Amino acid sequence: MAEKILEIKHLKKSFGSNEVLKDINMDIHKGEVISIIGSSGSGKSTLLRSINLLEIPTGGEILYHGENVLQKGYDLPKYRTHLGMVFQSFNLFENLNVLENLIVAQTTVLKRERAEAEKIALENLTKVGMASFVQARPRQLSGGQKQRVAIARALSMNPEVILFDEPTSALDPEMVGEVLNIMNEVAKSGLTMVIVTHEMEFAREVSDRVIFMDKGVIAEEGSPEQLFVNPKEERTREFLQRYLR
Ligand SMILES: Nc1ncnc2c1ncn2[C@@H]1O[C@H](COP(=O)(O)OP(=O)(O)OP(=O)(O)O)[C@@H](O)[C@H]1O
Repeated sequence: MAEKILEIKHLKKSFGSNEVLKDINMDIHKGEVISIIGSSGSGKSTLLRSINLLEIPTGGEILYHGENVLQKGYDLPKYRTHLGMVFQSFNLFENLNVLENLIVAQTTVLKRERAEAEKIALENLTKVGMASFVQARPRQLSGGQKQRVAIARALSMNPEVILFDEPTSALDPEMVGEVLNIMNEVAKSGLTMVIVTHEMEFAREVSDRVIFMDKGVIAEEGSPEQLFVNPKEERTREFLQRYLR
């Protein structure tokens, strides 16, 4: 098995008295593509947001290359630069054109020279088929195009892992395919990916491992074949019956 990038141990997250993550244990290995599926409200987004510390966990540990990022004095801004994030709602800067959307964090956070940042931005926009839109503002783009730009932006930071939080849920159905195709390409390039999705077919095709969350715990995990073809437990079967299209 490849080296572990992240080890999540007994992770907990509550919002007031609402315990959303109860005891999450998972490892993320280099090059792995992990899909997280589960019903609405089961805590999938909270798990992703806790992994990159957009939410601060209320308990447990997150080890990044063996070091607990929740310990006092750990360099959190640096840690976050190693984890890319693609959101359901794109989160592009509306007042910047496409090129600038890809450049700003490279020059400010990674301190890259402008020329280098521009070169990397163009390479990644080419990968997602958006190189001819450098001057466009986000509002001029379709949802699928915006999400492709958001993926290119995440790639431009050379993250070790990209976290995708329901990247196709806000898209019109005809645009889902173009985004999933790009994600498939990214997966094939060997990047480590964790994907919260309701796209079962996609999860089955691209994932090395699928995690099924239910009410704040990992109810089942395994290879797509185990989970989708030969579900071991009644609740997995029930879940898939509800969600498989
Ligand atoms: N910032 C927050 N403040 C308070 N409660 C929150 C916050 N974020 C999430 N929650 C609560 O945590 C629970 C799990 O939400 P979460 O978004 O993680 O679920 P999910 O599995 O991703 O659902 P969906 O598939 O609908 O996106 C919900 O009850 C939600 O109301």
